[in-house]
Amino acid sequence: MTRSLEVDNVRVQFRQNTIIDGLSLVVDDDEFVSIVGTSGCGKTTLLRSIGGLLPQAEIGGMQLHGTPLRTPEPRVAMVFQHFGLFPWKTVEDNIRYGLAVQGRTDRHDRVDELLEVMNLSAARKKYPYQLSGGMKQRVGIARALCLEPELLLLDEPLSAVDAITREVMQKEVLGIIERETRTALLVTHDLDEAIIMSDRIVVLGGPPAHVLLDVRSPIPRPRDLASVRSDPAYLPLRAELWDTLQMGHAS
Ligand SMILES: Nc1ncnc2c1ncn2[C@@H]1O[C@H](COP(=O)(O)OP(=O)(O)OP(=O)(O)O)[C@@H](O)[C@H]1O
Repeated sequence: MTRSLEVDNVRVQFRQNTIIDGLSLVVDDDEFVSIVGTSGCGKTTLLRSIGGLLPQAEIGGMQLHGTPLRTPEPRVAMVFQHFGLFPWKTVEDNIRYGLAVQGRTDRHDRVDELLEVMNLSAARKKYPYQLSGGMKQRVGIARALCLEPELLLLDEPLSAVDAITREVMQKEVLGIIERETRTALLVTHDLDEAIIMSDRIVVLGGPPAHVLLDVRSPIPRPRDLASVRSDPAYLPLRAELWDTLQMGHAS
């Protein structure tokens, strides 16, 4: 396996508060890794620092495919919990936005391809206020994928949608990531989501954020809720994650 992301001894401090203190993590190419942990332990801060969004923080070594990662770069795309769509732009213009910023006007076919893949073609001229939560999320993910990033960072991207849409979206996101062979890092509060989506699950305790457990999923791809729940490895894995979370909460 080739190493994709290498986080080496990262430290993030806000004034006197140390949120991450010497955290290291390696993610391989095409690996989907979920990060779970109790509220406030520093998950989003970790994702933001990988995405280069914390210039004020003191950050240790971070590399993507062997090249240092310091500022926001097109190699890394982030999908936020609250979509981050521009309300004054149509669906297609929101997806095209990153390309326009980078002056990559040659890749308009990519927008059409993603509209198709994300089942958004009929909504391409609509504005965000005309879309459901699930559709907005698909636009957010399409916008991130449009840049063909080497690493996709997902910060609770499905937390704002209902349970049924969530299940459908989990499948969609996984399918897209598999097709596009992306390396992805997902922050989620939902253990089942972590188990369905991930090849590996990292449980953080903190703050300061530190790794309590780093476990490779024994459940092979393709995974969905039904196949995962009927797998004999599901309950022991879930129990291990839950127990570790409890331990992190108590510490
Ligand atoms: N820009 C900032 N300035 C000061 N403190 C911050 C900043 N960003 C995050 N923090 C603090 O860092 C700590 C970790 O926050 P973070 O959002 O990373 O946690 P989290 O694990 O993602 O939480 P949740 O699961 O609730 O989303 C919190 O105490 C938060 O208040």
